[in-house]
Amino acid sequence: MATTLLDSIQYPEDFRKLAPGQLPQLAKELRKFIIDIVATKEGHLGASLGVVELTIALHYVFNTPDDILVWDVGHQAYGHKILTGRKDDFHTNRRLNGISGFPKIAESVYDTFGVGHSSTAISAALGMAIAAQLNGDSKRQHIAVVGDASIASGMAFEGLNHAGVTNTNLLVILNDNAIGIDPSVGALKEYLTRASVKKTPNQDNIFEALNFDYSGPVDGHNLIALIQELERLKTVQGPKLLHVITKKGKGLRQAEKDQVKYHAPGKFDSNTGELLPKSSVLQPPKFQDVFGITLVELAEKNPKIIGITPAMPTGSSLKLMMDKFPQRAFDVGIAEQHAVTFAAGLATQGMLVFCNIYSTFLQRAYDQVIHDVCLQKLPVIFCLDRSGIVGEDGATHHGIFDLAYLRCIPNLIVFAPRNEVELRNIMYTASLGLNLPIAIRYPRGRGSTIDWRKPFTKKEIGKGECIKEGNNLAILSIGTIVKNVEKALTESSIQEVAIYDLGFIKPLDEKLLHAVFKKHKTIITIEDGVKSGGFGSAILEFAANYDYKNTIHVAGIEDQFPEHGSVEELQELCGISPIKISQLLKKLQ
Ligand SMILES: Cc1ncc(C[n+]2csc(CCOP(=O)(O)OP(=O)(O)O)c2C)c(N)n1
Ligand SMILES: CC(=O)[C@@H](O)[C@H](O)COP(=O)(O)O
Ligand SMILES: [Mg+2]
Repeated sequence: MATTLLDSIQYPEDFRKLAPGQLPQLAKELRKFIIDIVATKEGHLGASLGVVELTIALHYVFNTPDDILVWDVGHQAYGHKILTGRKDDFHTNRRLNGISGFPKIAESVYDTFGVGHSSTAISAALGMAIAAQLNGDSKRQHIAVVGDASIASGMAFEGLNHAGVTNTNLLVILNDNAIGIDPSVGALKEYLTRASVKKTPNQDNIFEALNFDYSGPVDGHNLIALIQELERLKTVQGPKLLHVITKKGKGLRQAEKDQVKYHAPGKFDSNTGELLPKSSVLQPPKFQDVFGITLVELAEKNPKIIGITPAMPTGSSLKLMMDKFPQRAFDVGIAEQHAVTFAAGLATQGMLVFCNIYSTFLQRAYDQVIHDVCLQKLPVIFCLDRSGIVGEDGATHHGIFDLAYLRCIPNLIVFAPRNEVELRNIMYTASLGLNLPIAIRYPRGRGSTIDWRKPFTKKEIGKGECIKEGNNLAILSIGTIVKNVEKALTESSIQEVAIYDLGFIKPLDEKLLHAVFKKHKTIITIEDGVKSGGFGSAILEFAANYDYKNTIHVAGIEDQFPEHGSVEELQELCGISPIKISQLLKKLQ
């Protein structure tokens, strides 16, 4: 028996029957549903709370899924999922074999385009709109919901620039809450602030200059006003942009107050909003903290050091340097391509640039890494956080391609520290000035070393090391995955296995490898990354180049997109967990 309005709703047609005056009650219940479930199951909170009314209004006015709705990034689509047939499954959000934390075509007809990386919605929706025209369907509506930080990204402008010269049925909803994960930055943010403060469109309306029918700003929490404006826009032909003002975290006091923390707060008390304490046991620091603290230490000693992040100051901990040296640390917004070439420009002038970009987001700036940095041998220091399997963010966010996509670029050093001390030492070494660019990749989350604040020691570029002697088979490891190897050895009776940490996938330590291939008949390579073109491939190429006949087994991620789940679950599925490694050792020894 339905006790609340939301209980009686599975799909949009269930609430399209309601009078607009009943919708605020639905919004109240939906907001509570999101708070209650994210409080225990975790996930992205603030953005979804901010678009509860907008989500209801869009599905109420437009005939989804026949009318096409594309969410940009998609971290704000929890309400969308709950109102489109997934309320009863929503407790599996971001869990292994559960629903994805982002819209996904395979998951629902209402998820019209897979998202996770920002600023794709306009291009995707425009593609669908042009297709509708070509197929003679002049009725179908196409809506892209884009945030104020995402619309400032280059790709979004490319979509606007194209849409502006079409007469497609495209409605861009600019969801303006003046924040990304961290406060939004840049001239467009300042323009939007002026526009939203004035409550009337500026004379210098950027969107009208691009031939968009601009309307707003509208209060994004006023359902009646939203519905009225959306109904009007349904009748307007050609590209339109509705500027909506919302508040990230709306409806939960702490989430409104600390919007950065409550972007993805972890577990919290759904009644009070207070965060639940994490483990009180002394833990190793997160890699991101070691990066941020170390960069400040280095920057204090060297005025040439610059820090750059594309919109992830808190997530990367570059915020520590931004707070201490605001003149030398830059949040460039969601602009990975600009971040890389901006770094290259600085490097031409002798600046020592630490460009911190999540591994998965660097994929967006691949040409800039090749064309602007490596081809010109500009010694930019790329710090790739979130490399390897990242866990619940899933297939769109795993940083599993970087070893492969970087190893093939000439003039680039590629290093994976196995712990926080190694991260600090490579950062220190890079700060002394290298004559080539370097990419340093490290994983999301905690490291392994409690006592990490050691004095810096300079690392020899291209040099690997033996971290455990043994006369039986040898394991060649790169980066932090060696933790799983060491666990595998302690959990199994297998001794006499040698472990080597190559550290550098490029340049390879060929001197060490010759010694390994001469000493060990059977060799296992292991990486937290794709096998195709990754570390194992590099070792196979080495063996082929020198005509070694050793038995080589490559452990890594097969030709697939690992889904979402815990890091441990996904590493198990990919065959690089401690248990899988010990099973492999038993089989091969
Ligand atoms: C290419 C890319 N870079 C960075 C991110 C990380 N990220 C996720 S959400 C977000 C902020 C989005 O802000 P906005 O577009 O204003 O949407 P809101 O969260 O305010 O709804 C960022 C930077 C991403 N998803 N994709
Ligand atoms: C939605 C999005 O892309 C970001 O919020 C991302 O999920 C951040 O990842 P971390 O939580 O690893 O910083
Ligand atoms: Mg925003």
